[in-house]
Amino acid sequence: MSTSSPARPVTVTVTGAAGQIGYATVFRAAAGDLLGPGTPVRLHLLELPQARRAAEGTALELQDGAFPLLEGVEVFDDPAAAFEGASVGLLIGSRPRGPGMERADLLEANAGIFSVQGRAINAGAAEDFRAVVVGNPANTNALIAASHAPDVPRERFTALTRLDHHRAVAQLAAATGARTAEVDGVAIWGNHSATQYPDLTHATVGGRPALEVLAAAGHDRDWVAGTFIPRVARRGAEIIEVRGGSSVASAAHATLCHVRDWVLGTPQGSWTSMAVASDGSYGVPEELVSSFPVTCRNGAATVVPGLELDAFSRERVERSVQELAEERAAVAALGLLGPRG
Ligand SMILES: NC(=O)c1ccc[n+]([C@@H]2O[C@H](COP(=O)([O-])OP(=O)(O)OC[C@H]3O[C@@H](n4cnc5c(N)ncnc54)[C@H](O)[C@@H]3O)[C@@H](O)[C@H]2O)c1
Ligand SMILES: O=C(O)C[C@H](O)C(=O)O
Repeated sequence: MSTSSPARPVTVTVTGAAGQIGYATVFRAAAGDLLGPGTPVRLHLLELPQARRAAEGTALELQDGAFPLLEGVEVFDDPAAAFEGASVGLLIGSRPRGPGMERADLLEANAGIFSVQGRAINAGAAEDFRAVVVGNPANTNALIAASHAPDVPRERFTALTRLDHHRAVAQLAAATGARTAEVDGVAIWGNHSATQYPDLTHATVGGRPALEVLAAAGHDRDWVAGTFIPRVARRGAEIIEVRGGSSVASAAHATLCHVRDWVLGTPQGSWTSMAVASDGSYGVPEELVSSFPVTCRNGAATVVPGLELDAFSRERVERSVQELAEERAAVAALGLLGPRG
């Protein structure tokens, strides 16, 4: 019998817990896919009052999973109570876009949610609180939440571009006939939107430069610009069109990977993509939450320094960052930015 004391449970608040991504996330979080097999979790499920009953049903099912790592589940419709004592926030709850909608259409509809939650986090979350925003437009929603939580370091509010990263890895593997495990060094820059820049210029396939491997497979730089980049950047819309609804299980998987790597670290010698509060690297203004290649150590994400960006890459990054600046200006004009601005 082990004599070591059990690890302290971590409180994880999941917003939109009765929604599709929430439902696909919480069972895996309870099974250890979020914080690893050594960390017990206590789940706080936050929903709108009208969906509270459905979240209570999810809580019943979580109980029925008899997960050894699950220390408890509570259901809330009050953000202040739901974030009390939370160390991790999975900010999923918001309206998804439907066929024909662009993410910008969601800006006003969803922005209000994140100001309220930012204030609740500021008031009651644990000192080590960190959040990933999944609800779209994710980067700007993270910015809004951070602006309303001036006592929480801004780098603790991130947004999900790990799904885009996975999409880029998978498309590169498919185009070169490689396994996804052979792909490394892909990066997503900018906004989680159609302007994002999935960058292959530092990527490798089986240890060889990806652009060389692609060229050998008959795919030149025009293919990258004209086929690969739009395929990845518009994959969300493709899923909506083909499935009849936005991505769910792949988004849940990416959310779990994002937090797990952030907390437990990225593999040695490798990076991932996360939307983080800019530190000014690569000319991205500090007041924006933008996707970058990052490494994670000791619970902190650091933008990979010193990557060479060619003229094409610079133009693509700037275009997406410009969109982020426009989104920020739009929410500022709506009065949705908090005291941190
Ligand atoms: N960043 C990404 O890669 C990515 C990928 C896929 C989907 N998304 C986004 O994730 C979000 C959720 O998608 P979904 O498919 O789960 O949607 P869904 O409609 O199935 O679920 C959303 C849930 O959020 C709840 N909700 C709404 N406002 C809330 C609030 N203020 N507090 C708590 N809960 C609230 C709703 O009641 C609903 O149950 C959407 O905005 C979607 O666009 C992002
Ligand atoms: O594109 C969407 O609206 C859903 C999601 O952000 C996605 O990328 O699948």
